[in-house]
Order: sequence, then structure tokens, then C-alpha cells
Amino acid sequence: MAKSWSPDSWRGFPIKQQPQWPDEAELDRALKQIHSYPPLVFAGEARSLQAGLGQVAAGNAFLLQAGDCAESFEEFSADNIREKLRVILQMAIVLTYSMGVPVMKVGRLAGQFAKPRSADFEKIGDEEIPSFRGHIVNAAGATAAARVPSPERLVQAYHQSSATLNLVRAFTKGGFAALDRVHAWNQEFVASSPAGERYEQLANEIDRALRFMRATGMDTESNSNLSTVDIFTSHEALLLSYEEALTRKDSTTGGWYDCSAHMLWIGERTRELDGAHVEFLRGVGNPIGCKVGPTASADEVLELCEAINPARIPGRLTLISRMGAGKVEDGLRPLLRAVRDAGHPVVWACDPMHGNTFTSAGGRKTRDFESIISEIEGFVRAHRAENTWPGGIHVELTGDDVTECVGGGDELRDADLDTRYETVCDPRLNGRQSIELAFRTADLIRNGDA
Ligand SMILES: O=C[C@H](O)[C@H](O)COP(=O)(O)O
Ligand SMILES: C=C(OP(=O)(O)O)C(=O)O
Ligand SMILES: [Mn+2]
Repeated sequence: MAKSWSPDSWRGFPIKQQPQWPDEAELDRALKQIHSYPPLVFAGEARSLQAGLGQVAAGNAFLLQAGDCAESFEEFSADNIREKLRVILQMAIVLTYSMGVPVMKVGRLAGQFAKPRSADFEKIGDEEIPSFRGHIVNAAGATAAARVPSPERLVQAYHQSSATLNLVRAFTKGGFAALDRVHAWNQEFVASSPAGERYEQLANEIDRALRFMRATGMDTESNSNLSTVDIFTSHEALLLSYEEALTRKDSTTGGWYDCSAHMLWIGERTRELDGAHVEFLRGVGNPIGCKVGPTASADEVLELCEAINPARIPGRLTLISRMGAGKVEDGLRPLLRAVRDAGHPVVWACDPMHGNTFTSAGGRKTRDFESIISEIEGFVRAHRAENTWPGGIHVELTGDDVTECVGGGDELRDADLDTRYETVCDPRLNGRQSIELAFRTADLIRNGDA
């Protein structure tokens, strides 16, 4: 790997999963426009997140990274963003209380548009058309015309990210995220369904803790520690020309930051050590994630640690394992050992979604809630066995009442999937399944019954 780095040095490396833009001049115009726009986040914010993740790496905090598989240009509304935030906040309270440590909240939002695909083409009847690669690239419609990449979409993605982030900042600082209020939503979940009843005891404990705080004189409504939260943004840094256009030199430190989001991650399909994605992300100062699937060897993971975090900065690198429920325990243990023995201060997070996808009898891409829980259990067991910290979870969810994953307290079945299947890419947990997942994760971490 070349020693010197610049925002465009990735261009000299082999690259995967990029669209075939039909018109280079049009692409250049769009990128120049984005380059001239303001950054979406500030370097100092990325550094605060990195410091928080450093606490996660040390076992003193937990990471909750969650949001859509792919944000949509069509499902873009205040309601949609608010409901997603609501669920993330509800999950975070349950996890914070159960683990007794701060929870760093990172959304897969305000920029999570570009999708890597297993196949470049999709068969529709007798015709092969290019795959859908996320609304930042093409349209989802099942025609060849819809799938033609359009650079204008890069500009639209920037504007949608900007508006989303604006609302996230407003909601999280303006009272929406107040602890009392979020706890009341959790109580509503517990009271309103048989699925929720299981978690009554934990919700009651949180309620008692809040009453205790008020009794000691703490004003839980106006104390800013309890009424505002930080939610950071993240997405897969897949389209490197877009990421390069938003990469700016930080005036306070002189370092380069990718100002499209606070945290960026490298996907399972683009994590080659000598590839363009590792080259680009090793040079920006943001905290970086990297997916680690079942084929990753301990040597490969160590080389990734060295490439991305040679200075061994705690919180700089988050390794997100996505092995599949049946593989995680045995697959992860050698990796945990190798990284621990090499002294790399990484965050280990569990993505229990991407290794557990299957096609339902009715032809829908889906995931079973129990396999998702089972991968988290295997992840926690592997960490207990190696004496390392199961630092976080990384999940695909929405606040809406969709029917995309089977199982959960409402016992969604194959036959229910057609009722409200709205994702533009992978199946997401719905609001109730997400909150249930937080309660189940909290239970297994508290009671050690993984
Ligand atoms: O979100 C992840 C990937 O883009 C997605 O899982 C790939 O799905 P595919 O196998 O249908 O291409
Ligand atoms: C593409 C994704 O995951 P992976 O790279 O792990 O397949 C994703 O997180 O949506
Ligand atoms: Mn996905």
C-alpha cells in the first residue's frame, strides 16, 4: 500500500461495486457541485464520537448503531425520521439501564443510500436489467430505464442527508428525546401487547430509578443531560467519488475528514486490503467501521487493524461481525483472540442481520427474529469465552409497523410479509421487534444467560 495518502489516492487502486455512470461529464458536474457545498458534519463532532467509541473499546460504554438498510428518496418525511429516532432512543434507554454504561447512539441515516449487491444484474422475466444500487444511484423500478444511474441523484442524496440531519439535531436537542418521554413510550409498549408484557419487570425497574432521581431533587425534565441526546450519523462509504467530494481539511487539526457523516464503514464486499475502499478510509480522521463476515481470517483482520489504525487510537476502528447465527461463536473466537493478543483497541459490534437473510416461501427476502437474537447470543458467548467486551449491536430497523422480518412477539409469519413490505433493499425489524430486541439483548447481557 502506498504510504502517501490524498482524498483521491484511492483512484489508483482496484475498486468494486461502483455504478457504470453513462455520462462522465454529467458525473463530474454533480461531484463538483457537491464539492462546493458545505460539509454535513464537523470534524470536532467526529472526534467526540471517536472518544465515545474509545470508551466502548475499553468496555465502559456500548454502541447502538441502527437505521435503514437503504434510505429512500420516496419515504422521506418528518414522520419517518421521527419514528426511526423514537425507536433508537427507546432501545438506548433499555440498554443503558441494563448495562449501566453510556450507550453511543449512531444512526444508519442521513446518507445511508448506496448499496453493494451480490449480483450486477437482476432477471425480470426474460430480460436481464442492472441491479438497483440505492436511490443515490438509480431507481428501484423493475425496468432497464429505471436502473440507469443518474448523477443528479448524488446531489439529491446530499440535500436529503442535510435535511435529515437538520431534523435529527432539532429532535434530539429540542425536547423530543427527554428521558421521561422516551420511558413513557417504553411503558406504552409494555402495556399494550402480550409481546411487551414479558418486559414489565425491567420497565418497572427503570420507572423506579426515575422516581428515585426525582425524589432526590433532580429535575428530570429540564436537566439537559436527561432532556437532550447525541445521535451521530453513519453510512457505508461505498461511492468513493461522492465521499471524496465531501472530504475536507479540518482547520483546527489540519487532518482530512470525510464530512458526509460522523462515522463511515467499509462493507463486507469491499474490504480488500489492497482495494480502493481501505485506501480511502485509512486516510480520513473519522471513526471507521469494517464489516467482518464468515470468510475473514485472523491475519486479514489484523492487517485491516494495522492499515486503518496503525497508531492504535481507541475507538478509531469498529469491527462489525456479521457471521450468521450458526457460525458466529466458532467463527468469531479466533478473531477476538488475535485482535486482543495484538493489543488493538477496537470496538467489536454485532450485525445480526446480514448473515441471516433468506428467501421466504412467497419469494420475499426476510430474516427470522429468533436467528437475529441467536446471533447476538453467540456473539456475547464468544466474548465471554475470550474475556473481551461485546461492545455493541448494528441493526437494520424502521419505526414503522412494517412486515419484513418474521417472528418476534407478534409472531409474524411468511404469509404476513406481503401486508406491509416496504424496504427498498434488506428486510428491517419493525418498531415493536426493535424494542423487543433491545429488551432481549439487555436480558442476556444482565443475566449472563447467553
Ligand atoms: O444491505 C446489504 C446488501 O446491499 C444486500 O444485503 C445485498 O443484497 P443482495 O444479495 O440482494 O444483492
Ligand atoms: C451491505 C451491508 O452489509 P454487509 O456489507 O455486511 O453485507 C449493510 O450493512 O447494509
Ligand atoms: Mn443491508
